[in-house]
Amino acid sequence: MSVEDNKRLAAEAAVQEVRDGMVVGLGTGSTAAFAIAALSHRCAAGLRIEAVATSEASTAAASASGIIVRDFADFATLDLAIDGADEIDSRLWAVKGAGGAMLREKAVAAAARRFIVIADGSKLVQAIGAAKLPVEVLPFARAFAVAQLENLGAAVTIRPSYCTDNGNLVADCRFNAMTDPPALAAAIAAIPGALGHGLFLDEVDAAYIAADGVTTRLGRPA
Ligand SMILES: O=C[C@H](O)[C@H](O)[C@H](O)COP(=O)(O)O
Repeated sequence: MSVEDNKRLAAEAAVQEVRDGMVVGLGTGSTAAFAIAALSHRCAAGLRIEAVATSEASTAAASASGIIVRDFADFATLDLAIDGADEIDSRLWAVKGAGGAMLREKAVAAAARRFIVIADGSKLVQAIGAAKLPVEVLPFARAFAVAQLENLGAAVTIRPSYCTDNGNLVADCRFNAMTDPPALAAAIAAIPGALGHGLFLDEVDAAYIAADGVTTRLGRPA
């Protein structure tokens, strides 16, 4: 089984949780794309849902595949959201944002009554922290925000020639050791000009992880 097969299996398992009448948050990235495809097949077979998407790319993919996509700005809550991750551990702490969508993704995850991460087995780690941690930065405050992130111990690279869907920069942060993710999340959130980051510590309710063709669910059942 290839990595892509495992991404697809994890996505298909998560999409089984979607029920008629739900409003569903759609993630961003290659694994979320499999969820959009699986959802599209279910919609073609008669499932009636509405979706909101976490990026312009996912909006376009979902709309093109026949899923009704609404504006998240009109929804205070969602029934379910499904998204990929760059790292996830058994505490259901995740790092997201390699695709730069973490700000919208976190708003959608937080609004969802149930947020599911889908991933191939390579994303399951003993403890999060090895992956780069993306931070969305207001261009106006670029140098200040970078300096503040460096003060927190990060080696920071502004993602070259990149602009988020919100018109902002991404500062990719590498930490030698991420010893206290909740403290780090709070410290980054307190930086003026840092608009969002890829640490998801409170949002994930469950994860479907597929490795060698076998899908395992971590976290609480639907
Ligand atoms: O900004 C991107 C998102 O957080 C993605 O969900 C994450 O990077 C995982 O992407 P992929 O499924 O392509 O590995």
